[in-house]
Amino acid sequence: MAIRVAAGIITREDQVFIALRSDDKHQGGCWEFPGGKVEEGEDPAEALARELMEECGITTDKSELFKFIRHDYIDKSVELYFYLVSEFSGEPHGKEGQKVTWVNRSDLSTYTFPEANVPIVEALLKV
Ligand SMILES: Nc1nc2c([nH]c(=O)n2[C@@H]2O[C@H](COP(=O)(O)OP(=O)(O)OP(=O)(O)O)[C@@H](O)[C@H]2O)c(=O)[nH]1
Ligand SMILES: [Mg+2]
Repeated sequence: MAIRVAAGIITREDQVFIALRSDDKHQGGCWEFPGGKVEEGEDPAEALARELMEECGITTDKSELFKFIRHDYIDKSVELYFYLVSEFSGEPHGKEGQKVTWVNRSDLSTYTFPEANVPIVEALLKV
């Protein structure tokens, strides 16, 4: 069974906010768009808002679904709902101690993301 995940592409002007997955996590050492598993009784947009508050300390004010991607890793299958987050309150930070950074869209390809994110990064380079 695939796990459902909501992730936020937090944008401000030409920059995107990304976080480093710690080594002990699935796809550890890769950069990610902050987010996490959709819990029972939640829809992906609710999960997104909850996760962005938990992991980055922001309130999501405006988000729209950007892409849905299903990906089979060797060890698990994921269904990822990637949202563009264009308006938010608060200053995103690594609330759980994770390393974070703002990166220019055009520099996204220099960061290593999980395999499932490849089409997302490609699409963001074109926007
Ligand atoms: N958050 C996030 N997860 C991603 C991305 N790309 C991707 O393949 N994933 C995968 O989706 C799953 C998301 O899980 P997560 O570890 O963020 O979930 P979570 O925040 O609920 O964490 P927890 O299990 O530590 O409570 C992981 O298997 C992760 O490897 C991404 O861009 N962002
Ligand atoms: Mg997470």
